[in-house]
Amino acid sequence: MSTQPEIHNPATTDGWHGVIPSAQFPAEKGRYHLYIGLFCPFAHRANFIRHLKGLTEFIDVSIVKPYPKGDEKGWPGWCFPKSDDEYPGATVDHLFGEDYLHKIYFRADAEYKGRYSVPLLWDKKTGTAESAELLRWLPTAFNELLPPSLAEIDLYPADLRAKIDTITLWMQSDLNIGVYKAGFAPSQEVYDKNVIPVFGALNKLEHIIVQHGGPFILGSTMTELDIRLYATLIRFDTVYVQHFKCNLGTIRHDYPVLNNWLKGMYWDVDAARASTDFKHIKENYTKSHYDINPKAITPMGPFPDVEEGVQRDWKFHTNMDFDYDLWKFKLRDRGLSIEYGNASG
Ligand SMILES: N[C@@H](CCC(=O)N[C@@H](CS)C(=O)NCC(=O)O)C(=O)O
Repeated sequence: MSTQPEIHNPATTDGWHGVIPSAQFPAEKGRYHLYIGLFCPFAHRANFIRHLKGLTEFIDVSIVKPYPKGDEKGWPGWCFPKSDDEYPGATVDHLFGEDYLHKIYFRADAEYKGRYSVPLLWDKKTGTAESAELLRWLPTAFNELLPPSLAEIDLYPADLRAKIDTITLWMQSDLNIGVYKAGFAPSQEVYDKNVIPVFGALNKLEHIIVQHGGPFILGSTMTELDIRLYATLIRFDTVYVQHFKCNLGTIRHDYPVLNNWLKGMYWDVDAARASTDFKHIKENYTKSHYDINPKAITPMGPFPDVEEGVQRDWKFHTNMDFDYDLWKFKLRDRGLSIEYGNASG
């Protein structure tokens, strides 16, 4: 019997659990193809890493259109443009010339029962697809083929792992997914319950960045936390505030530290800017969520998408007498009882 772990259980909703590099999936230039949407924060994580680690030469991409997403029920999901000129930044399916993304899932498993989501990594040699969390292993997957300057970029350094794991737990549930829980809430009660932890998590992060002295969340080293947070916060003022009704505050007006962190990521980290497309982001949410925004009108603002003027002297922030309680009071003034999130850490 094979000792290989199950890659994907056919005819199920199960994703693919392979990891590069491994015996089955070695690191090879040109072997893997990444399907993404520039709008999606989860695909954004993978594309950010692709740029940061110089993997654009190793993994080519096809990029779905931000909208429409299938019919009014979203079926059958994301599609490719007919030509690379149809929607700037979106591409045809470079591998198979398919019209819809779900057809790629069915190429891997004709009985596939799961979601048709981006990101999706395709292995050209085995004809297998991958749709699980890439963030943990993609940053190191091709290290053996990279020059030292890129191989040594370590987003999950041993001395910071405990902190990264603790923060990831509540940040993912309260903020990265939290905005979706608030935005897709089917009732007032569900919305009320879910919007509070979003701001609890922002409050905690505001404090954590000050404690560690910037410019990254845990100090001088960029970690995978910065990539997780970037993919969410670059969409926050632009989309989540109005479209997902996460409007207890904005990053630019209520979170000076997070705003400076965000500006630093956008203007100083090439991979962040190169992987960000505001047109795709804004038009996807506002033109593909038919139930939330039936007229599909995309708001013009905010302007600018991200502010300029990074304060690179972080002493400016760390010397600020940070009033932790201020954040509590601000929200209490609005009749809300909110501490620093509803999770540990
Ligand atoms: N398993 C994926 C899920 C990513 C995901 O939820 N992508 C959304 C776009 S932001 C999607 O493609 N949804 C399509 C669908 O579920 O029909 C991950 O976390 O990497």
